[in-house]
Amino acid sequence: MTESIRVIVAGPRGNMGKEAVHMIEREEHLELAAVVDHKYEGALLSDIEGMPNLEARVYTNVDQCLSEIGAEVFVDLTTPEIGKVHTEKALDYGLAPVVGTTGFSDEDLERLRQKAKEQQRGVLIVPNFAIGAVLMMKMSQMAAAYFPDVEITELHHDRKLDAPSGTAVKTAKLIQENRAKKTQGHPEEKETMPGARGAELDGMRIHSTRLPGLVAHQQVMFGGEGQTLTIRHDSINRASFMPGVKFAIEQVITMKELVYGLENILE
Ligand SMILES: NC(=O)C1=CN([C@@H]2O[C@H](COP(=O)(O)OP(=O)(O)OC[C@H]3O[C@@H](n4cnc5c(N)ncnc54)[C@H](OP(=O)(O)O)[C@@H]3O)[C@@H](O)[C@H]2O)C=CC1
Ligand SMILES: O=C(O)C1=N[C@H](C(=O)O)C[C@H](O)C1
Repeated sequence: MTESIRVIVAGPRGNMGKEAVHMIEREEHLELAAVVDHKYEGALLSDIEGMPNLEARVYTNVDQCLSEIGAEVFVDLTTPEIGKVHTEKALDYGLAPVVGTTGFSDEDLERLRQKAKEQQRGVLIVPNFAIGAVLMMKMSQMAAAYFPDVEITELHHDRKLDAPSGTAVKTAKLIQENRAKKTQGHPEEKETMPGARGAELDGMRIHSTRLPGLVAHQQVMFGGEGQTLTIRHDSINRASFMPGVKFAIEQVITMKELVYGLENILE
């Protein structure tokens, strides 16, 4: 019998964290070793309402958790500021991080890439765990070779901290690899209200919508002579992300470097 993979989850009471600890509970080859939260110090996960009946201890001090608990993988589902600190610390203690938290800068990614390289340790930074979203990004990248005019619109629930979303940033970067550089719209266009044309990367535009009732959605719209092409993905619940979280946990322990985006490890 193969040994189970021991996992620490940071942010277990959040929308994603809750879904992740339930997924780990269901999977026989995964074991929840502990959780990191900023509340409920010393409690067991099972003591907290809505959490699975698991005896994983809650730590509010990440260093204490990482030094006391033997685990292979650290899954971060918190906030951009906290997620960065957790990921570096997880690497310092020899764990392989799976980072679902979005809002990391290019500098953050580069610093983590360097650290992973030095330690020959796997790190998976995954802006979107949903397979449909990964395909939407790859298809958009493919279309960009033929349609340099593109506008990305991401739509999320109004509790989201970062804008644009990690998925939109990743999509723009993938498109950038295939798209001829071009400033879109009328060369003399003027915003009569600041921000009307959205964020800008290499002349393409990214728009962020925040509304209660939404979960996670993105539309990539291309325009050409006499035609448009729209590629859209909708996550209607957080269960959509869980096969990707499970896959990432299984894969990261076999890796020796930082990988940004699930598309790089899908067969
Ligand atoms: N990669 C992907 O596919 C996806 C990524 N995300 C990303 O994952 C992250 C979490 O999203 P979501 O679950 O919706 O957000 P939530 O706000 O629901 O969850 C975040 C959790 O982190 C907790 N938290 C805050 N500070 C700390 C800390 N210091 N230590 C431990 N836990 C802490 C919060 O607690 P409290 O509420 O008490 O402050 C909360 O329970 C976001 O960055 C989001 O963009 C989301 C969906 C999919
Ligand atoms: O905050 C969210 O909810 C989501 N965040 C990720 C992102 O920023 O792209 C992934 C998904 O869109 C849900």
